[in-house]
Amino acid sequence: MRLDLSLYLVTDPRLCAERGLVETVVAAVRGGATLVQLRDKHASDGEMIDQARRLKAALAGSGVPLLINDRLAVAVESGADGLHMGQDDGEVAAARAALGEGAILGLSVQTLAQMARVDAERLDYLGLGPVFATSSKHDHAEPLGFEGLARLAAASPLPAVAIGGLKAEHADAVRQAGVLGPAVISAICGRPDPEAAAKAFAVGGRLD
Ligand SMILES: Cc1ncc(COP(=O)(O)OP(=O)(O)O)c(N)n1
Ligand SMILES: Cc1nc(C(=O)O)sc1CCOP(=O)(O)O
Ligand SMILES: [Mg+2]
Repeated sequence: MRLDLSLYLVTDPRLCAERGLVETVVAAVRGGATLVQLRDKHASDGEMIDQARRLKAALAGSGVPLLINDRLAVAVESGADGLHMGQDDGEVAAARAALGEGAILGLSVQTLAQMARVDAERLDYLGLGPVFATSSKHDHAEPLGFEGLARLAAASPLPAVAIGGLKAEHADAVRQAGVLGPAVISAICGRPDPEAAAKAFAVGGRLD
């Protein structure tokens, strides 16, 4: 499936709870989200496989791929379009071997030292962050700010997104820093109208 990093929605079950996961994601895609990651730190593998299958069905025909956070076995078993891995989420080579060449595989990078070790042959994109401190990830690294983000993006051998504390008004600045788009949890999932919230990112923070 085609990888478009313009606006990457990462889900949070707690923030989606009221509206429901599927409805939140479908609304965000209507608003312009181009890629979706199922991220749930508390669900069992079985629950996550079930969520992933429901999301895949809801996204059918949209052209928007569904990736799984952290869990290779869930990505394989659910028929998702790929996996997002962090620095401590296993071996990139093993994930690529299990998922196959057609899957989308992303990796988080927080430092230039990590960037120097990126396996560009086996990965498709990088997630650079956090740009700002965020309560959506309690164990996040030291915030990069826009300057740190620009330094990482300039060193990246792969297309990248920025993540961490991003709001619609930051969309232009992160793109100017050298990534293809923002990756967002709370500023879309946590909003009463996820469609309008996603639209605001697509137009660089302006709702017009
Ligand atoms: C697009 C994107 N970028 C970075 C991350 C963070 O991944 P990781 O460092 O493994 O942290 P967790 O998300 O697993 O807490 C991401 N999920 N997505
Ligand atoms: C999932 C995640 N990864 C990060 C990283 O720095 O790698 S920051 C983060 C949370 C992003 O959520 P919000 O958009 O609500 O700030
Ligand atoms: Mg992870």
